[in-house]
Amino acid sequence: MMYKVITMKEKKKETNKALKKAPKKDLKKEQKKEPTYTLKTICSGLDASGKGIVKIKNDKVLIENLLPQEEVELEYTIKKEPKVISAMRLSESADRVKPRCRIFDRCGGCQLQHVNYKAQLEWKKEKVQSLLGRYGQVQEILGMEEPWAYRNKVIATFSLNKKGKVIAGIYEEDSHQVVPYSECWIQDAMAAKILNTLCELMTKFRIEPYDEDKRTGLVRHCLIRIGHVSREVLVCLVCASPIFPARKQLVQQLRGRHPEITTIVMNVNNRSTSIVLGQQERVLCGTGKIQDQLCGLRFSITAKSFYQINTQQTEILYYKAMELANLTGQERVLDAYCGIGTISLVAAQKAKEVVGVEVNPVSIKNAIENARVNHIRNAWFVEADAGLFMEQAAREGQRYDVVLMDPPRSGADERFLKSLCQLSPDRIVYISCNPSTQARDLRHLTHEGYQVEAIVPVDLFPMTVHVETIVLLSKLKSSKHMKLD
Ligand SMILES: C[S@@+](CC[C@H](N)C(=O)[O-])C[C@H]1O[C@@H](n2cnc3c(N)ncnc32)[C@H](O)[C@@H]1O
Repeated sequence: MMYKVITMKEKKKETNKALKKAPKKDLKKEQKKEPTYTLKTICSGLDASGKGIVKIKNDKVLIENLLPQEEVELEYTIKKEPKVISAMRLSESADRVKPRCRIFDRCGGCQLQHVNYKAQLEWKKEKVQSLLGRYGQVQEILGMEEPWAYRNKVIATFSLNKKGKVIAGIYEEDSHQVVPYSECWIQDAMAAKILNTLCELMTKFRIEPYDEDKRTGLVRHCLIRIGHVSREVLVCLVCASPIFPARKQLVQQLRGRHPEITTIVMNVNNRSTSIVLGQQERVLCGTGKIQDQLCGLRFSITAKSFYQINTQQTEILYYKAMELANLTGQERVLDAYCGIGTISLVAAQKAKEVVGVEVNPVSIKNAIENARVNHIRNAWFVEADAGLFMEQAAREGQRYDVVLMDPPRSGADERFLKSLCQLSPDRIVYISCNPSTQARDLRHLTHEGYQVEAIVPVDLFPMTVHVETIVLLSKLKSSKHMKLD
């Protein structure tokens, strides 16, 4: 159960509001139902989602916006388990800062914006230490000097305000209520400017936002990608129908107001789903893709392709991964879950040959083009499920000296891990955005003849609870899995 903490001043305000809203009879009824208790207690830490942990008797209770060492007064009822009615913060942690964002409380995107950045980094390092520490000492986390405005990809949703004007924002947690914003501190500032213009134009041309509950309207989302170095911009309008009245005028005026927009794409998604993009796509202007530079290479990016959202930190992540991979120019390297081939092409400059494997056909197409544009001739890309690919490679007795792997949050599957151990590369560089599934996969690899040599967290997502981790594993010399070649 999760509750929100408030200060004494806020409590008075909220109580007054509640009293105004609820008929007094109901409040009394509610109070009669259950005896309430109060407890002053200290927050012992943050859970994985950034909420403060307190204990009522032996039950763990999560309180939003409460930090470790802060004292809180809880009012609660208890039947089978404690139910907190109110939580009032009595003291303030030295790590607490005033969030820059005005909608921090409602948005939910930046779970740690009320924590100073140094403490955020320490917390993330400890999180990695608690999950992966049994395999070795966790190195210093690589953070950002200026941890703001880093997101190169933005997804907004639309709604109408009381005056009938289109607003852009994000869904409030667990609801279809759009929380509007006109600025976002972690996004590239250009995105909010484009969204503001888009809202104006949608209002002007009477283009209706899609209503998820009523299933009416047209525009569901807008996805914006901005080249961190190139400053090229891709705008993707996700619509519930392919019929888009006033499309031409909208595109023309949006581009007129934002000449930095390189391409505009319309994506059709008429399914009842939380997945943003549908299958069907139509380029309304430009080429449907933008270019950006990463680690000195050029990459083509489309609406659908995977591209790390923090370009600056991705360079730090990739360079660290390369340092750990220790390539000499002689190695045959496999880049599993390669996306648009970013790590593969960086590695190709230091290896004899690189094979990239990826399940998304659009990303594979991008990866092949990226190799061509960068004149890299020792990288090949295969569209396949990484587990199936590995199984076949193991069956055929293929040899890879180094395997780089960067799976989605769910981690690698058993088929992949089993075949990886059969392939028996000298080194594995495992990059992950989810240390929990990484810990699970490391258990498998360390049981099957690998040892962890280094664990390096990288902060790709400042202000949020997320952390990226690189783990280097090497094959144990005495391993029964060692290949005799
Ligand atoms: C975390 S991203 C990493 C991409 C890339 N390494 C990068 O840094 O940009 C994970 C990638 O794995 C791909 N993927 C997911 N499941 C897969 C599977 N079963 N087999 C192959 N690729 C998969 C996704 O499409 C995505 O591009």
